[in-house]
Amino acid sequence: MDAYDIFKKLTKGLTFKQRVLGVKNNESTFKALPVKKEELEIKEELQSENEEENQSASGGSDQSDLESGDNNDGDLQILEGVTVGEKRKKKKKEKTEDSLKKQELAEQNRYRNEHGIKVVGRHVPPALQDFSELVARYNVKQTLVDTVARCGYTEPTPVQRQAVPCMMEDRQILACAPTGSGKTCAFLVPVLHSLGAPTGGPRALVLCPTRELAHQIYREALRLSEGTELRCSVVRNIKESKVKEREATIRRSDIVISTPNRLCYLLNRDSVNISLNKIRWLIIDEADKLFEGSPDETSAFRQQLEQIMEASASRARRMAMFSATHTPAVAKWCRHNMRGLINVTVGQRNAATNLVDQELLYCGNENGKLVAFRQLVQQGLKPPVLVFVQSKDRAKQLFKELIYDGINVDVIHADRTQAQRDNVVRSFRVGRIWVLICTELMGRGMDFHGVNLVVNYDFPPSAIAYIHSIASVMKQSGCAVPEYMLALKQNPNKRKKLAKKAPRRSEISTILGKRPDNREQEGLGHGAHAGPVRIGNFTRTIELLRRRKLENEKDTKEEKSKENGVKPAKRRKIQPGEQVNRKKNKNKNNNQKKKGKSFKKNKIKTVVNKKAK
Ligand SMILES: Nc1ncnc2c1ncn2[C@@H]1O[C@H](COP(=O)(O)OP(=O)(O)OP(=O)(O)O)[C@@H](O)[C@H]1O
Repeated sequence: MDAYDIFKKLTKGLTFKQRVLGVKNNESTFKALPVKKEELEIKEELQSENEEENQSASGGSDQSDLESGDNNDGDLQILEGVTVGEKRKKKKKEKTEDSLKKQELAEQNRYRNEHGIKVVGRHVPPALQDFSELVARYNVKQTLVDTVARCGYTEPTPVQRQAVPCMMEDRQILACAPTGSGKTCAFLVPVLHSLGAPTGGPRALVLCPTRELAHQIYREALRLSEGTELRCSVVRNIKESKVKEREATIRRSDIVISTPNRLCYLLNRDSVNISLNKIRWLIIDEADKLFEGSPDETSAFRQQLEQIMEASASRARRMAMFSATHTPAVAKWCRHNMRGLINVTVGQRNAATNLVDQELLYCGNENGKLVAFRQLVQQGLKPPVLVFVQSKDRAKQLFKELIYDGINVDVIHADRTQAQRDNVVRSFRVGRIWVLICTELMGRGMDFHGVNLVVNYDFPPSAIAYIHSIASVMKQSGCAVPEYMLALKQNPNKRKKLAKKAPRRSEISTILGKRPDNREQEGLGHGAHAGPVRIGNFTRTIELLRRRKLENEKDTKEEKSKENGVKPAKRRKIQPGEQVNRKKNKNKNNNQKKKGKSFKKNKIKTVVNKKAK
């Protein structure tokens, strides 16, 4: 094939205005019409296709002739400065790179699917296959990788596989992964790597909703930072006398873990001087919990976060949010405040884990729940058992009910002191307490090993927790859910209301007078009977236990008095006809007077009593 043939092939489809010159030095010279860029691209595409056909037909010899184009004489000039040969080579190279990229991407997606990872964002780094890969890929120190292995983490969990490389590449992320999926290590490893050696002053800040969780993260940070010089600290209680001590601790730490409340309390003190302007990583753990509540700017956490962000504002600062559920409020905040965001989701969004057997128990109403729980106890509970309730008041009520059931039960809620809470958590961990009642907030993110049963006594007040979605979510995770539960319909307005605010529930009590009313049905709606329930044996058992307890207390009092040689005070018998002048009666009479009831009526009652005696 000579140059003219090649020229003919390459210019196939081109329109030439005129033949400018006839023959010059035995060569035809043509001037092509100005070609639009798009047309040129289409033509080049066609040309390269032709070339490929040619190559396969001729074994590639012609192609190689053309491509060995160091010699510019062989290249055909169509537009000024652009030669077909060069352009084609570039295009071919790009094409090969593109197809390689596509292949890599497909491979990555397959790998992510295998691990239940979904990503949304631009230029998402490939997922991690192994912790040891970090050394070659990100220059992570071998000591850090060894420490991770010493913690028993032989291979990364799905959230670690994707969140770690993202953070290693300084990308801001919102990672949603089921509870217990190793999110703490997912952010601590990149943070420890990026901080390197201590430079003085905090450079990473971890915010979480509860003190207990802060301590748990702190313990994990201590474990993973072993072998590094980095100092981690948790902001402990901030009594007036401790403020200066806390300030000093923060100032000499590299990684600070705190609840937003405590940190803002310190930041707002005039006497305290804490600088956050060196912060490289601001991590928010259990973000869904922290953002819960009012979606406007007035929510306490949003204001605190704003203050912390202002105090730590710098070009180098990156943020990472970790959460067990995906909530629109968090997603929206991240979209608006985190540039180049990557969303990492592990498993089905807001799905129940399929590693745990789950059961939905229809209890009818509030008292039915207590009955059902006691039935569970009677059948034999295998401790440790965690029970979640909606509020601290309900936690106290349930505790009061269960304490007489002869099981080792305790409770943690915000009204208990830190020492009490720590003590209870410790006792639960070592098995001294079998059943631990806690509010959803208190139990958030707490990592208790070997918990045998988790009872969601009250559904949490979020939309995701609404009965119908719970049923569907559980079904998705492979649990048996009765069809009638899936078929339950709900008024959309009621559903919206429930999503915003927790339902009002009746008191947890076996006292028969305290019965639930219609309003307090928990969205179970149709068919849930609102009337009184038969508590029967349980009430009697509890009453007996109560009486027995009182009698025991009385006996011990008497025994103690005997031991001390003090006679127990005897109640004086009221003589028939004697005027009873108890303060209680006086108040009662006054109340009755106020209510317009006659005093006489009460007198008659006394007479009746006298007669009876
Ligand atoms: N790669 C790993 N291999 C084995 N165990 C791991 C790994 N990463 C973390 N763990 C362990 O898994 C447990 C749960 O981890 P972690 O508390 O970080 O989960 P989480 O996702 O933060 O849970 P939550 O949402 O409840 O806070 C911990 O005991 C931790 O030591």
